[in-house]
Amino acid sequence: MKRPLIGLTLRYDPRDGSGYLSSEYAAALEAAGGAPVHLALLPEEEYVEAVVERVAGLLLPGSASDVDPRLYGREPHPELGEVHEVRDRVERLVIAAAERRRLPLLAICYGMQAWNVFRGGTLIQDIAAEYGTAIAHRQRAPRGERTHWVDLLEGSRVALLAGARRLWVNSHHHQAVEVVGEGLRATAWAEDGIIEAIEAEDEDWFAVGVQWHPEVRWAEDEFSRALFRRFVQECRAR
Ligand SMILES: N[C@@H](CCC(=O)NCCCC(=O)O)C(=O)O
Repeated sequence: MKRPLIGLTLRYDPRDGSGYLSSEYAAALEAAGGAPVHLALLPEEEYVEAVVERVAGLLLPGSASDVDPRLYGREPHPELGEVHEVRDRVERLVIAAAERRRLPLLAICYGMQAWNVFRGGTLIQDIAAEYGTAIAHRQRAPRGERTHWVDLLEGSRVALLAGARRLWVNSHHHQAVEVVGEGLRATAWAEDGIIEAIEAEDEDWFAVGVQWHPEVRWAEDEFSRALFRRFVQECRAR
């Protein structure tokens, strides 16, 4: 069966300007039948269009950086983390190109936040400072461990994939979706009310964002495997 090409954006290393990404993302896509290809960190519209024209879907991965709050009309909060302008610019070009084509989209952590901001939504710049909660959304437990529950909206794409109303997930973020962007809906929440997943309201377009990291130890987790399989199926159907 032909493998669909699926584009992934890269994280930015400010020490030398390089792009990098955990191989877990590509491994999860490949195991699900996809052919992952990484986009260079080049915020050039002509380049991004040339690549997005040739792929069947896009995965927007996590980042060690925060989305520039000026992109959603806010001044930087004292607890804001690093902003990597080049990553923000590439992500917005990729999202725009994907949306014009209604390509299947899977947005993870930073990727979900960038997508929400692209759609006119806002972020909580620092959960601990601005929101206050007993849940450690930036978990101290090892990266691969899961540390809190998320409740899933009945009938949502994540709920249908989970075949359940809640999931036990890992958590590596200090920001979160605040106001959901236009044409998107929240589909999962932590017990403290923090939004943990979003999806496009358009029922005919597979576009999903999750705040946790399904690529981490994906082989051990049935929901993660189901999510990547379904995403790849949507890409193959393009
Ligand atoms: N600004 C965001 C970044 C969330 C994110 O993508 N975290 C991934 C870091 C963990 C890793 O992949 O190493 C936030 O902190 O909310």
